[in-house]
Amino acid sequence: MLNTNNNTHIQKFKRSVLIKAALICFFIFISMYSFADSSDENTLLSSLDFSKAENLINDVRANKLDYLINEKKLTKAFELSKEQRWERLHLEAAALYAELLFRQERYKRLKHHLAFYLSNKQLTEQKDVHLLFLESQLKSLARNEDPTPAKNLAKELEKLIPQHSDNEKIIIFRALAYYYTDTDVLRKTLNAALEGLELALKNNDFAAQGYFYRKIADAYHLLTDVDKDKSKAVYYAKKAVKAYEKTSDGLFTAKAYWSLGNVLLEINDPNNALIQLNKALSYFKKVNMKKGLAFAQYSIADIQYLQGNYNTALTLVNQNIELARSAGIHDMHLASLILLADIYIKQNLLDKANQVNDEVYNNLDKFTRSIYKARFLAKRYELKRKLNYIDDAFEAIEDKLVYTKKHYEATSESNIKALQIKFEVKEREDKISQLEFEKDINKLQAIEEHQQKIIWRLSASIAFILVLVSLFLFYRQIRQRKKYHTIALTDYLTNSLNRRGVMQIADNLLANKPASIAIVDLDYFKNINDKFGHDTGDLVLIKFAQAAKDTLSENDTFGRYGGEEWLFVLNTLDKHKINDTFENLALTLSEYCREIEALPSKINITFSVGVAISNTHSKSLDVLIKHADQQLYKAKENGRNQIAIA
Ligand SMILES: Nc1nc2c(ncn2[C@@H]2O[C@H](COP(=O)(O)OP(=O)(O)OP(=O)(O)O)[C@@H](O)[C@H]2O)c(=O)[nH]1
Repeated sequence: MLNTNNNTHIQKFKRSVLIKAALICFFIFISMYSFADSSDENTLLSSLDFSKAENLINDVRANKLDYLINEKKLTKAFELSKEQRWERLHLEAAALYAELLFRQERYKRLKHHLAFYLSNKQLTEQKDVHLLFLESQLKSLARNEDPTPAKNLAKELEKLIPQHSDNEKIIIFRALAYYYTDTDVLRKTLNAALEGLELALKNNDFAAQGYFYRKIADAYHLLTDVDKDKSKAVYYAKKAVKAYEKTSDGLFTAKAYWSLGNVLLEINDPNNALIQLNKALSYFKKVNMKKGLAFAQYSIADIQYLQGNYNTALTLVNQNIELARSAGIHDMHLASLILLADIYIKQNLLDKANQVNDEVYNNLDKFTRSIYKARFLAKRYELKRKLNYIDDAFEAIEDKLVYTKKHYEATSESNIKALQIKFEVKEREDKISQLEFEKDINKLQAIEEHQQKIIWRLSASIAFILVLVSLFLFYRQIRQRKKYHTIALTDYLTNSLNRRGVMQIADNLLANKPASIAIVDLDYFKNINDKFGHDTGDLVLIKFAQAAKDTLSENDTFGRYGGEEWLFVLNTLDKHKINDTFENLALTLSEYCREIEALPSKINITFSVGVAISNTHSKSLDVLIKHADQQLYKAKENGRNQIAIA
């Protein structure tokens, strides 16, 4: 027994040592990891110079970078610009830092920050930055118990509107839309948001468009219970999501999805609502926004409740109660408690529901909006009636009437005025649709112009290619024509001019100046063919052409007139020169023919020549040829191997 006990103790000890070792390893790993992470961040931050800081600030301001995700970098830029006394940049960084503090809900810090910078005299020189500070100031003052300072600042900002540029006006309308939503003056929210939206659309400012679309959606969502207005809320909430998706503002994109999810929930489209709320949830997680998580999770729990999944809804809502309580989000804490009570009612746990309901009732003052109080009191009335607590039920219904009245007072000063404002709102909405329509038209026009440009460029390229191809074909045709022309005028065997070629040149020459025409005929050529074969005869003809090419001067020309007959056009009228030319040719021919192996060396190839000189007879080629032919006949008659000149 004792032994068994000892063993158990040893085992327990071993296990605890193992667990401790594992824990130590885990902590070492975690601290190494976070150290590596922060050292990375530090190197990055320490390398921030003026232009990097400026770029960072511009990007955050243009919503190309998220405030919360880039919290450390933005803080560093704010501190560094102060240290380095980059005054203009520092004021801008300080304005963005104020927004960061607001998003982080560090309200106390924000209050001091604003008090310090709003007293800076240089701030008024940077109008837009000054307005950013005033926007933060209004949001900060709206949280005060005393409503007067915020009210005064809102009035002041309203007065400032006309003297500012469009971009600056957007900041003012953004601030006013926030303030009026926060103070439940929803019609004014609608007005400010519509005015702001008009400018944001003009300026292609997507973040501002998203902001105003969402404010309009929220206003329609809360303003009335009319279904038509709810469908408008859906319409604007969808637009808000689309606009924010074009920015990198994670927090506001999350909020836009959350708004859309909620309004879909209200028009009884829980499936789509769930899709949007899950998107909101993932964005809230991305920027690590607890409050947002609580809001999104609440709505998801609400959907589970509506779909009858009470156990899932119960788990989610209990988690949310804790989350909202620890983050100090009163509205959400109370809303989650109300949902918890609703679930208990469905599960027939009426006592539990009653308990939770009383807890909410005791904290009624923590609700920010009268409409929330009124809606809760309606539920309380129902529950108390069910439980037969008549006094509580009547008290609840009386209170509900008070808060409903308050809500309507806050949202509509008088019915007539409300109608009038609705008309104004409608008019402005039409203007915005017109603006959006014009934008679409412009976009289409731009696309069409772009397409037209492409078509033009394409046509020009095709035309250019066609011109190139045509030029190439034209050039090729000319070359081919030249080639065919040359072929047509060339003797295929000897590669000298043929009859037509040489006659053409002779004609042209004689048209300009006098010349001598000679007909040359190889002697006893038939014998060569007969004795040594046709191929040898061909070779003799080739050698003759070569000899003629090498002997004649540049100005003389010759061609094969037919068979073994040649026509010579000599650019001289001098008989001696003509004689010399043919004597030289005879010598060269003998020499070249010696190269023909099939021809015995004793065989001497000779020719006879008949010449007609143009100035003594006629200028006509035909006549000259006729005379030359006659002279050739004479030369042959006289024994061959000689020249006869007319
Ligand atoms: N090998 C060869 N023979 C050719 C060609 N054209 C014509 N002949 C020959 O040339 C010979 C010409 O013979 P003839 O007109 O009798 O004249 P010849 O034999 O030269 O005698 P004479 O002119 O009287 O000196 C013929 O046998 C033709 O066949 C050719 O392209 N190649």
